[in-house]
Amino acid sequence: MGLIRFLLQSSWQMMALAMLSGLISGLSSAGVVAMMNYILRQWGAAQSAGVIGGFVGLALLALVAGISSQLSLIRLAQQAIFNLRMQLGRSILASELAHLDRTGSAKIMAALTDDVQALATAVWVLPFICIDFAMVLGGLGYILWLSWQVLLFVVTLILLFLGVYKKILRLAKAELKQGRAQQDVLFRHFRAITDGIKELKLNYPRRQAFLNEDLQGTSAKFKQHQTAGLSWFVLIDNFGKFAFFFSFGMLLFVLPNFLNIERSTLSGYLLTFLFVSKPLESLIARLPTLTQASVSLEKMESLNLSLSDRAEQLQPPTAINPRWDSLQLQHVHHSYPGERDDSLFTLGPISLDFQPGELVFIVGGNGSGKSTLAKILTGLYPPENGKILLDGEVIEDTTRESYRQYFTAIFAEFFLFDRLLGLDTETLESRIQSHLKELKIDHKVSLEGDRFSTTDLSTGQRKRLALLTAWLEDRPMYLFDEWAADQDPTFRRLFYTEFLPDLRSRGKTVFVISHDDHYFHVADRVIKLEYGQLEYDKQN
Ligand SMILES: Nc1ncnc2c1ncn2[C@@H]1O[C@H](COP(=O)(O)OP(=O)(O)OP(=O)(O)O)[C@@H](O)[C@H]1O
Repeated sequence: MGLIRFLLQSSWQMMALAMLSGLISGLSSAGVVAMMNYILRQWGAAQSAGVIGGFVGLALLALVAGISSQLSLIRLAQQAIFNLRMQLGRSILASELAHLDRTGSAKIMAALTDDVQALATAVWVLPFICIDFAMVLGGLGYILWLSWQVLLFVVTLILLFLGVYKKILRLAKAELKQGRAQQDVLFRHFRAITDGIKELKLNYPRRQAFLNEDLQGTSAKFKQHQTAGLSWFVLIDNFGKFAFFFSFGMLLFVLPNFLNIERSTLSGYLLTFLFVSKPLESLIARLPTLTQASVSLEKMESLNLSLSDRAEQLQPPTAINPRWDSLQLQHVHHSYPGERDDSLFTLGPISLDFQPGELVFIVGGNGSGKSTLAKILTGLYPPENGKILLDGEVIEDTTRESYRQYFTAIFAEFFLFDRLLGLDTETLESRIQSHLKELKIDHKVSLEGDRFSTTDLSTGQRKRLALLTAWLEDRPMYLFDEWAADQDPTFRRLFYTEFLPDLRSRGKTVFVISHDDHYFHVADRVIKLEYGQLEYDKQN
């Protein structure tokens, strides 16, 4: 049902068209069987032009309606998957950063890859399921036309078996759900493999422990639940075959005792029953795919719900004011919930005022809260208490997107896009060339259209490329989180003594998180944090 709802959200009109043509196809297929039965019983009728025409017409109608239904469903299903990918992407980007940090990238990656794939597989088989379903309906319709008592008999049998199926299906789904829960953990391990490959290769005991405990443990649990779940489906499949033989037996041996049925009529029922048996069998065979998809859909819906619950109420940004006058943090505060009470970290309350053209260093020991303050300052974490004011205006949920446009930032854990997104590269081309030279990476990287020729660079070089992008963005405020940590001494000196003063001389406000106490003297002002509190705020 969830799958149908999922498709209906995409386009109910297309769904209605697919259902209608599927039904026509199923009914006309059943009509073909009815004609075959009629011809077998009234052999002379086979020569009549009307009967031949009817037979050919119904067969063609089944063909055309079947194709139309399947094509509509394929388009509908692919559109629904497209919508889902876009919606997930949007929900993730719209969700609060702190919430995403808590959710963890493994969970999000599992949804974006495995769950979307499970749904894509299910929506691919959906057209076939619909046709099968329509053929079963058509067959039952024909039985009704032959005799309502026989239909009642057949429907009672089907409901009886469905009751048993539902129970087994519930057991199978519970196992698949537990298997899916392991998938999130598996994704964490896969990240450890790709991101931690050097550490794993270098240290044999660590690698063995990772393989034998983490990866093997989770994979074994996943295997156990999948095997149990799929085994229930084997039972359903074989029970289905038994159900057919049972029903045939009932038709042959029991029904004639209650109803006065001629042999030729009975053969008609059997022919129809045989006709519906194939689509029913393939419906049963597709149950694992559908159940897997329904588990994935539930998982994605709960992720989506949690993402949209914590979605930011952002409005499209308005134009920024490059001549801003004052930026104030008033009693801002942020805390990370710890697993134990004593592991909770709290930043603030902190109050600070900034003016345009200031070069501000934020310093302090590891874990003192510098990066957390940077996320609050740039509007990535809304302060849990306190407020931020720009030119006297409090930054609210609705104005936070506009506020963020004042900043360009290179965080310690930064991501380098291989394309200059959102920039007009044609007008910037000569500036880009001279910056590449200035940053001494022109021999490694060039710009091809709006794309860098490569981003496979050393960490220091990648940071230089990120700096180039920041320069091009030309925002009023810059934030660098330990940018110089990976630079050689020459570039470190250039950064502190030339690049930063140059930005200040262009009226930019620059926040620099740094451990380089050799260069603290270049700052106008040094702010020191310790244990999440402001230790001092000194003018140089
Ligand atoms: N996503 C998170 N979830 C929970 N706790 C976090 C998270 N990020 C940071 N912390 C905790 O918050 C505290 C401050 O971290 P922060 O990264 O702000 O420090 P920092 O001063 O930038 O440190 P460093 O100099 O090592 O980069 C640390 O104790 C850290 O454990």
